[in-house]
Amino acid sequence: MIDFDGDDKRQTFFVEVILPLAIPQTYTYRVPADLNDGLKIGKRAVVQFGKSKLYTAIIYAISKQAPLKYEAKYLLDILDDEPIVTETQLKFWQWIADYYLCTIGEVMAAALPTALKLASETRIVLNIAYEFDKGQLTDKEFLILDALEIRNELSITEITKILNQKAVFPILKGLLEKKIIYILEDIAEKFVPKKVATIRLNPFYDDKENLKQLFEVLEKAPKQVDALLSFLKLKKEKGEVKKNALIEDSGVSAAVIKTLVDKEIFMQANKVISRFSSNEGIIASDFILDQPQEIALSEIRAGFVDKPVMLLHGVTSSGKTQIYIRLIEEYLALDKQVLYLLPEIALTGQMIDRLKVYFGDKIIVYHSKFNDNERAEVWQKVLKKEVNIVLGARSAVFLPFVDLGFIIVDEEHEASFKQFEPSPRYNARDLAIVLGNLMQSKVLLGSATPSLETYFNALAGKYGLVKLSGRFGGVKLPEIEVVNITEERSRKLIKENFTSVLLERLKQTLENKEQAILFQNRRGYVPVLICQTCGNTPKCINCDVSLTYHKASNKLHCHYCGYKEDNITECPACASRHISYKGLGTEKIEDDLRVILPDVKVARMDYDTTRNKNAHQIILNDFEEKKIDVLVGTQMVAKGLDFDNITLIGIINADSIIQFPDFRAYERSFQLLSQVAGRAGRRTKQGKVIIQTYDIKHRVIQQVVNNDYEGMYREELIERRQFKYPPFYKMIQINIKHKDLGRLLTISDDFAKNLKSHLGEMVLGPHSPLVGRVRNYYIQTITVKIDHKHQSITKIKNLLKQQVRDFLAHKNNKAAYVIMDVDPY
Ligand SMILES: Nc1ncnc2c1ncn2[C@@H]1O[C@H](COP(=O)(O)OP(=O)(O)OP(=O)(O)O)[C@@H](O)[C@H]1O
Ligand SMILES: [Zn+2]
Repeated sequence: MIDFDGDDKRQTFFVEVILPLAIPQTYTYRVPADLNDGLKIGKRAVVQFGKSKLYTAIIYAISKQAPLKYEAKYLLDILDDEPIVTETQLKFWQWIADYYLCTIGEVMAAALPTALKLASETRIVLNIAYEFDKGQLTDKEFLILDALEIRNELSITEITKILNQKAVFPILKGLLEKKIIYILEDIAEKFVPKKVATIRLNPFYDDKENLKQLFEVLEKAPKQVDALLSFLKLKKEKGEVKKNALIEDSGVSAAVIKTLVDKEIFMQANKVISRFSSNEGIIASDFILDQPQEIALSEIRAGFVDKPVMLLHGVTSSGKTQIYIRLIEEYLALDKQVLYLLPEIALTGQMIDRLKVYFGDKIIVYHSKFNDNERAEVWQKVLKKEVNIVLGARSAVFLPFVDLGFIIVDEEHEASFKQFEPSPRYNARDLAIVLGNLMQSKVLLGSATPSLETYFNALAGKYGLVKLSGRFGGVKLPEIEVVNITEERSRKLIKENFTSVLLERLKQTLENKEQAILFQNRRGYVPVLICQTCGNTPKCINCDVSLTYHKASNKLHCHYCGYKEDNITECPACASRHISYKGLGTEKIEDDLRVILPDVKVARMDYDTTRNKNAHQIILNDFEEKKIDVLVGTQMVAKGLDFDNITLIGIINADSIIQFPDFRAYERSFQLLSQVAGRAGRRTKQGKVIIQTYDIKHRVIQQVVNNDYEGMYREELIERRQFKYPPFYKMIQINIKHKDLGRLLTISDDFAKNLKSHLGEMVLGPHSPLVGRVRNYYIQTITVKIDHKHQSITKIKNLLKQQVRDFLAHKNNKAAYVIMDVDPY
């Protein structure tokens, strides 16, 4: 902090600021004397950068020293009364930039909600839902709103022109805070709470006489009478009547109900409900941990005395969540903040309902699909400590906690904690540990199938380790049966892709009125079309991948860039009409099942069926309400689902997961198969899992069957050491992209040669990745493997940064892109 005593007020100050851009360094601006008083690290300053663009930047440092190499411009304004970023966060950002080889500006861009980092290009819209008194607005605010009413949306540059002044940010900040305007985002999918239709009787008929007359009037419409009788019955039994329940109980159609609504006899309302409104599946707040949970809890507590990070390795459905709840309560009692990270946005919806029962308004959700004003609001609440618990997906690690006591990383092994695009390419689990370290908070990693790295660290004593080896309530882990596809095929027992074993079991499950999940890790109908005459396969025009046939659209889709074209009946290369299909997607399984078991209610959950708002929730809801018997899906069905009526899991083809060409394939397959299997038989009955495969003896399959995590861990570790992979070696991947393949090959070769001259054998490549061209850019990958016990990572990273900078500065490489990915996974 600066000492403003004496003459300081008239002194000249300079601030070093972070701009939300991928520029390599911070910039220094000169502070107009009248803003000296407001200077503080972590506040936003409005600055001009480049020719005419305005940005909000974060003040990173304050000094009396003018920059040496350039003349500092004046900063234009300071936006905040109090810092919106803490000094600990700034340290955290710097750490991320150094570790992940990106700029601190990129970290800022990822961390701050858009509403807090206004820039010239930011687009503003009017909040139509907001009613305000125009008389209360200033002239300038009025001008902006007037223009917005005509134009719908405006960029900040346009607003600058309308007001004919540069200083518009403070005005916009005020309007944003008053929720009169919004930031326009391109995220189409917003978080919307789940609603359910309820029916009430027009209060007019509360009067007995009126009701009696109503029945007389309706005499000629027996269905309407049925609906009315049913309504009265349900009302008496349940208090509140849901439209669905009414339709089911009365046996009338939705049209009949609509008629009654139109006649103003019934009144329909859409009520916002939580997913578990029935309280089914939620245990009361005074729940008691069973003995194994109790022991695990005290081991975690004891572990935290001298270990900041603990791993809770508990089998699926062992009751890890209830242990988290107990621990959260303890940190709340100490008035600390808690961060609860989940790997997927879709899971936050389910978990929040579960946690609200215990924590009510003390808990809040945060993730990137929230609208931006809401995110900015959560930011402020966390900063002011108005909220104690945040449940969020990976971006929640960036929130400005002030007094963080405890972090939970649930399903810590999940690959979705890693951000791939854009930079910073961070892993939120790893960042949680760094943040915990900076804030002196305890970190609990939880998983039924920990990542190899985490388990390695736990066994090495770096993290504490606590185990829960049985399911809650003594329910047995599901029984896993492996079925040999080859054998069933030779005995002609297979129908489409269902072995007789799976079909038999499926029928039995349905007879028992229980539910099943069928898992296949590819979407679409069939992934590959091959011409039997010439061997040609339709490929994407932008990417080096074959197109997947989707029956619903009758088109061929690219899963990398979204390109679509009409399905073919003859080969575009040789005009042959003999096209054969290879591979198998979720869409086909759903289709086949409908043919084989026509009465069964099937639904599908994959990327294609969950693109719309709330689609994910709606499917899960229907499944929970037993409107669906069988759910077919990709990995989306593997995660976190906790339903009591699922007794059968079918894995259609395990080989397609195991054969994936990646050093993590076995680890990932073990995790995925165990997690999918873990959805079965969670509450009372033991579940059954059927794995179909060509390779019944495969070691991963055997390890899954025997629930042998340790075995998988030991064998994998041997290979990782031998072939120089994590956790023994650190990996940094350098992807070079160019539209011209010839150029790319030359320049990436040169780049690698240069690197090798410094780092020798550590450098591998260049080579083409699995998909060598995406969206018209060819890609070459160079991998650096670092023996971090014996080599300085910092030195190597600095060298890489320098090499990339030199490379990009070269005139021949102007059209190339270089992406560095640390811990690429
Ligand atoms: N102490 C308890 N009292 C009552 N019910 C409990 C208790 N602990 C767990 N359960 C119930 O057991 C089931 C499994 O618990 P939970 O979902 O916490 O398991 P988990 O270990 O997180 O599983 P997964 O790793 O598969 O997500 C849940 O339905 C939960 O409500
Ligand atoms: Zn494509």
